[in-house]
Order: sequence, then C-alpha cells, then structure tokens
Amino acid sequence: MDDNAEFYKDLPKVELHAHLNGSVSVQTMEKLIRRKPHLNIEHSMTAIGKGQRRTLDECFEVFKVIHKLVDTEEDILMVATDVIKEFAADNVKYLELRSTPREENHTGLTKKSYIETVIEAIQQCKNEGVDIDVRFLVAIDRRNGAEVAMETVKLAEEFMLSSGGLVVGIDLSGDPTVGDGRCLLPALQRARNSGLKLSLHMSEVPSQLEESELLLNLPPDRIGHGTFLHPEMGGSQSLVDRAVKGRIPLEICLTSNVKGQTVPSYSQHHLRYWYQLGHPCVICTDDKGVFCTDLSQEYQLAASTFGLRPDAVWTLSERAVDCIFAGDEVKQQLRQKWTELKPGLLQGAELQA
Ligand SMILES: CNc1ncnc2c1ncn2[C@@H]1O[C@H](COP(=O)(O)O)[C@@H](O)[C@H]1O
Ligand SMILES: [Zn+2]
Repeated sequence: MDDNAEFYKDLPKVELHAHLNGSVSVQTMEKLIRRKPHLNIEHSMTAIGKGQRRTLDECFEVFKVIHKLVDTEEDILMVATDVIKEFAADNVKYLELRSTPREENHTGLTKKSYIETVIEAIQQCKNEGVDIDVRFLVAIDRRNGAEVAMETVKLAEEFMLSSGGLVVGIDLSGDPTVGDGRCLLPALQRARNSGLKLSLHMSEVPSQLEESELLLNLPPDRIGHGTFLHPEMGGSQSLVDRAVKGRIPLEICLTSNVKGQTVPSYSQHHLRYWYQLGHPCVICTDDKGVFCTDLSQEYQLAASTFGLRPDAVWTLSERAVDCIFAGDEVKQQLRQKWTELKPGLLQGAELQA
C-alpha cells in the first residue's frame, strides 16, 4: 500500500500550515532566479533536497535568500498564484496560506500592498476557476517584537473586514530561538478579541515551557508543531492537559521537523504521541518548497511511518475539515465534497492494501 502514491494524490486534502515563501516550487524559483540574475542565487541555496538535513538556523538562512528573490508586488503575485495552483494540482481542496507582510524600500513594497497582492492572487485563482478554497493568515515574525506585532494585527483587522472573508487569522512564526513570546501577548490578545483566529508556532524547540504556557492561556485556535509540549520531550503534563481539554488541533509537519532536525527521525515524531491520544492532528507541509515535499507525500509518510490503513488516512484528511478557520458554511461544503469522493477512492485503495 505504501507504494500506492496515487491514493494519496487523489485523496482530497486540507492544508492549514503553509508559509508562502517557504512553499515556492523549483519551477517558480527558476523564474525568480531568471528575473534577478545579479543576485547570483542558485537552487541549492533555496531548498533542502532528499536525504539532506539542516539545522533550524540554516533553514532560516534559506528564507533570507528567498526573501531577496521575492521583493516586488509582481514577484508576490506570481509566487502566490503558482503556490495556490500547485496545491490545487495536489488535490488540496481548502488551503490556508500564511505570510509575513514585508516592506522593501527599494521596490516600493509596503506591508499593505503585500497583503493586497496575496489577496489579488487568491481572487485571480478563484476567477480562473481553480478548484480550491484559499484563505489567508497574516503572519507575525516573533523576531520583530511587540510593536510590529501590534501593527500587523491592526492591518489584519482591516483586511478581515475588507477582504470578503479571505483574511481569517493570525500566525505567529519566525525563528523560535529568537525573541520572547511574552511581549507579543497583548497583540495576540487583541487579535483574538477582534475575531481573528490564532495559529501559533509553539514549542518547536526545547525550553519554551513558560512561553508555551502563556500562549496556551490565550488560548490559540491551533498549535503549529508543538514538538516539545509533551513530557517525554521535556514538556509537561499540564501543557498536554490544556491542549487536550481545549481540543486545540496540532498542525503536524513531518518532513519539516526531520529535515530541520528538531525531531531525530520519522518514527520518533510526536505525531505518534498525539495520535494515540485521539487528539486532533492535521497533516501539513510547512514549507513545501524549502523541504521539497507536497501534502500527498506528507500523508503517505504518516501512513508508512505509523502503519495507517487507507480508512485511517481518509479519516485524518476528513477530520482536518473540522479544524479550518473559515465558517460553518465552508465546512459543510467541504464535508459534502469528501462524502461524494469517499466511495470511489476508498474502495480502490482497500483493494490494493
Ligand atoms: C521550519 N519551521 C519554521 N518555524 C518558524 N517559522 C517558520 C518556519 N518555516 C517558515 N517560517 C516563517 O515563514 C517565513 C517564510 O514565509 P513568509 O515570508 O512569511 O511567506 C520565515 O521567514 C519564518 O518567519
Ligand atoms: Zn511553520
């Protein structure tokens, strides 16, 4: 069954943890490099290939290189439309993209026009009839501190009201070894009060117990990674209890965690712990471009690592619908889609299993 790549590809999927600039494919990267030959950037600097590992620090160096290549509205429009179409081609039916608005003085890019451009890309894909529902989370880079975080939340609030439901929440991300989550609490609290949903990277590295506790108090609507939350990883039972009690879904990014070396191997991934608890876990890519993966491969990896049969894989993708930030109407539409597709897909897969 593990060789049955087609099943994973055909499986309708929900992607909830995808950083825009980490999701840029080789094909799009080629176009960007051609646009900016003077930067002397090579492919090996923008992606981590099969079997390769990097430290998390090195991963963040990769993002800096990509940011040099993506610094105009034109670049963002191309990157966002390409990324959306690639997810759609992988049978992702609902996608929440996240990205950190940047300003670039030399190109005239502003944080506002950055968000506008991503929204334009989403709308263009919709108008072209691309079969995917896309929403946007405005990202806070923890490295930039409290003031920028607050400014980002205010921008997100504006766009939540003006984007016709496309901007649905806030992401907290960035190098987990830099900055203090504590000072970001007022901004995150404000976002929550104004109706923005919160997806927060938490305990991606060890020794963030105190910060994780404070963030869990908000509480977030979803947790990114949560690698070191549970006691076997140096976390604590009270953190686990809190996540379990609130049924706060975990966004699980297998390849990202192993290639970034926060998890030593797939079989030791914390998905095992949380899945066994029956806790909501959503399989995601994180940075499909940087880590050279796609969502189908991530599902296949989860299945082969943890011995999941096709019906269990189906249930994983179906339950992901419960965790989206868009409203009940969208959830109903997606559930309908899953119900229609189920018989054809599962019968074939069970026969091959
Ligand atoms: C590998 N694990 C990770 N942990 C934390 N933050 C990450 C991340 N992967 C990506 N990002 C965040 O996403 C940005 C790139 O996309 P955007 O420019 O926002 O579209 C990175 O600069 C970082 O802030
Ligand atoms: Zn992430």
